[in-house]
Amino acid sequence: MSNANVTLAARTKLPTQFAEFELVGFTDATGKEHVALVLGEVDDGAPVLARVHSECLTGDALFSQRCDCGPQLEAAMQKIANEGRGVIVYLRQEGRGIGLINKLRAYAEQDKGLDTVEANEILGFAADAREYDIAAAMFAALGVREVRLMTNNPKKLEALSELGVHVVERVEHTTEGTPHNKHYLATKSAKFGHLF
Ligand SMILES: Nc1nc2c(ncn2[C@@H]2O[C@H](COP(=O)(O)OP(=O)(O)OP(=O)(O)O)[C@@H](O)[C@H]2O)c(=O)[nH]1
Ligand SMILES: [Zn+2]
Repeated sequence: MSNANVTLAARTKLPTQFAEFELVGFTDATGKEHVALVLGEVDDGAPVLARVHSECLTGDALFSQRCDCGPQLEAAMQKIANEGRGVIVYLRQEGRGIGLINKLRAYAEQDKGLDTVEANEILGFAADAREYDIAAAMFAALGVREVRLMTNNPKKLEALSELGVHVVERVEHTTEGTPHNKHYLATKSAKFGHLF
């Protein structure tokens, strides 16, 4: 079960091209700030279409084509808008948990020919240093009990289930590749077991 502590610190509107979400701000025990985008009634017990998205400044905000994060975030917002109900938990664990500058260092290693996993490892990091206890605590704070999770990552499904998030369905969440992220996506599938 999840034992992370989060504080629901602020709620406001987030009008977007997809829908007008409610943006809910959280702080965790270390002082890190996270947000959830919420649409519709999500605390009524019925399974909620959900995405657990880890921060990627380069992909989410700077239009990077090295990864699929930006298009995945957009697609999640669109799918939730289409249903009129859902939650995106946006976790501030940049670079699969190693931080922005270390991710840029890992990109520099990839520029020399390493893949995304080898690059992390040569810098002394785990291939994926993410934790999902904050996500589980945010779902609980929002009253979300069962989710239909938009992901291709089996480890994410497993981690959330172990933390007590009841995943009743995996919703496939692929995006169109670019010439720049082909190798990255192939590595995800080969080394992390992503279900494309
Ligand atoms: N260290 C490192 N992190 C990366 C790299 N490319 C993307 N990321 C980070 O990976 C995370 C992407 O996570 P998610 O969007 O949850 O994707 P995922 O775990 O592959 O799973 P799904 O998208 O749910 O299928 C973000 O934190 C990115 O910053 C990379 O080459 N190296
Ligand atoms: Zn990314």
